[in-house]
Amino acid sequence: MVLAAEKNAPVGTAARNWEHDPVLSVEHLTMRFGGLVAVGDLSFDVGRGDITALIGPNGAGKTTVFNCVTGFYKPTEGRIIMRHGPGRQERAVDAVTASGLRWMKEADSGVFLLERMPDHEISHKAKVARTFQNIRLFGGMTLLENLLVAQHNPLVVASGFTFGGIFGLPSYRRAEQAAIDKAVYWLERTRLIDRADDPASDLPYGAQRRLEIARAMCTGPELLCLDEPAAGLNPRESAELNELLKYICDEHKTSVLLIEHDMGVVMEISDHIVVLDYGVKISDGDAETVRTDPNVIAAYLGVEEEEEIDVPEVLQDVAETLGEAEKSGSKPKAKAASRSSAGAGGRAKASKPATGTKKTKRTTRGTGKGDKA
Ligand SMILES: Nc1ncnc2c1ncn2[C@@H]1O[C@H](COP(=O)(O)OP(=O)(O)OP(=O)(O)O)[C@@H](O)[C@H]1O
Repeated sequence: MVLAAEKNAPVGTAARNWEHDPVLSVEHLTMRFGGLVAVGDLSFDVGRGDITALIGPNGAGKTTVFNCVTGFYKPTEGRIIMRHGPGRQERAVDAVTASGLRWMKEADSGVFLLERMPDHEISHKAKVARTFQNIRLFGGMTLLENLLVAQHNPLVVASGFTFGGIFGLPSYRRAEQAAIDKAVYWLERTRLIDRADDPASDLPYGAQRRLEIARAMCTGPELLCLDEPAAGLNPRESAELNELLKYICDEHKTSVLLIEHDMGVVMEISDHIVVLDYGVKISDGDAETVRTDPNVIAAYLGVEEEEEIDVPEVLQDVAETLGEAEKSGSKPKAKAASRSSAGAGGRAKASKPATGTKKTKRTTRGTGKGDKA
């Protein structure tokens, strides 16, 4: 097996695809929701053929970045460049930027400015596919139908936008068979072929996650964005997911950008990790660089922030709350509990070790989150 760090490495150097061959570049991205800066002046690259992980504590801005990349949000500021074909293609990028166009395509290459494009063009033209933190399948449709719906665009074109399909023209029948073949291929790859005719909602959770990935792959993406693909999976399912993602990268040359809290998954499969905290990049590099970065450790443990609370103060709050509750004969309310859970971060899944530190961080982020994609 090819080690992640060796993949595509020029002889004698470590592989850093994101530096010399980025499929995606996020440049000075800012996303504001009213007064809240969810992402502030963020820049990073995603290497072609790499698995890149976007990590950070809860509320760090990861999903907001995904929503900007996939067109669910229009960024307040910044440029998001998607590239087909090798290299940075700087002249093409400058030309599209200056022209006011959304994209420019040549034979095997293309440059797409995603912040200018509506979401359907981002998936169809720029070939960026995504899955969601909350699974979004068509529950009443079979697995096969879910994968055919994902191939709606080529089928509509092949049908001549209606009549070819109605009259069953040979070109449409060929396109339809190709769509079925592709769906069957991905059902096999995701080990779901035996359930092809079952409704998607009948699948167990882990299988639904695989079906989402299969559906995204049916669109033939250059970049696959996965929002917490390992959430809710057991260790065996997580290991299978790792294999599937490596397969997608190695065999299909699809680049993967994933948000993930499961550090086992992230550290094992990622070529490149970008760490956010409070919408700002705090670390960027390979797994070893990030794992040992003091900024990352501090962010995950919730220390060294501008606003801190003393543990004795929290304990006093607890004592007061319990005292009040005893007097009134009621159950203690969550006043102190909520404070202390905020202090524990309320943020990352990475467990906070029981340290003897005197201070603990208070999470002060806005909570006015709207519907989360
Ligand atoms: N549509 C929205 N309207 C207002 N605020 C929002 C919106 N979407 C996100 N936010 C805020 O932006 C910040 C970043 O949220 P985001 O969901 O991007 O973080 P995250 O890193 O993905 O968190 P998690 O790991 O919990 O999914 C949070 O403070 C959140 O409340």
